[in-house]
Amino acid sequence: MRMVLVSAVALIDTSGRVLLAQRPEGKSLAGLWEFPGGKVEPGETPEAALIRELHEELGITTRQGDLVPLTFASFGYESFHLLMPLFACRAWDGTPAPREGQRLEWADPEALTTYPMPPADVPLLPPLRAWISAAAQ
Ligand SMILES: Nc1nc2c([nH]c(=O)n2[C@@H]2O[C@H](COP(=O)(O)OP(=O)(O)OP(=O)(O)O)[C@@H](O)[C@H]2O)c(=O)[nH]1
Repeated sequence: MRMVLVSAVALIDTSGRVLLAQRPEGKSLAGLWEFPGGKVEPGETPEAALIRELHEELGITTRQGDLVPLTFASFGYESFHLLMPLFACRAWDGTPAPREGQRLEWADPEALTTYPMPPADVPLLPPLRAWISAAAQ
């Protein structure tokens, strides 16, 4: 089974909301809501891949020191196995804007489960919600 390494992030605003992006028509899993990020290129670290993807997809600048390892997904899709570290990030420069035709939404942590997501993402929600509520204490 081919292993695909994807780096993803929960961008968390000052109200504790999380940025979700909707996969555009024509892509695999179109219409589902996911965490911003993308495939790690050969020779790239997960952090560097994320910083690059966030600039390309959302036009924001993030720093490695602001990326906190949170949890990971390990999921067997039909044609590959996804290994996806999920970082949390609460500080960036710029305002996230859809640069690739995707819809963006800031979701309340309690509402995250109401967004249709790829199956790999579903187990990420409880640790994410716990992290956000602990960070708010
Ligand atoms: N960025 C991101 N990708 C995810 C998430 N959950 C999940 O299963 N994935 C999968 O991880 C891969 C990310 O690939 P990508 O975003 O860099 O590339 P892509 O849109 O061209 O994917 P594609 O080649 O499957 O169409 C996709 O297969 C996507 O379905 C998530 O929360 N965020």
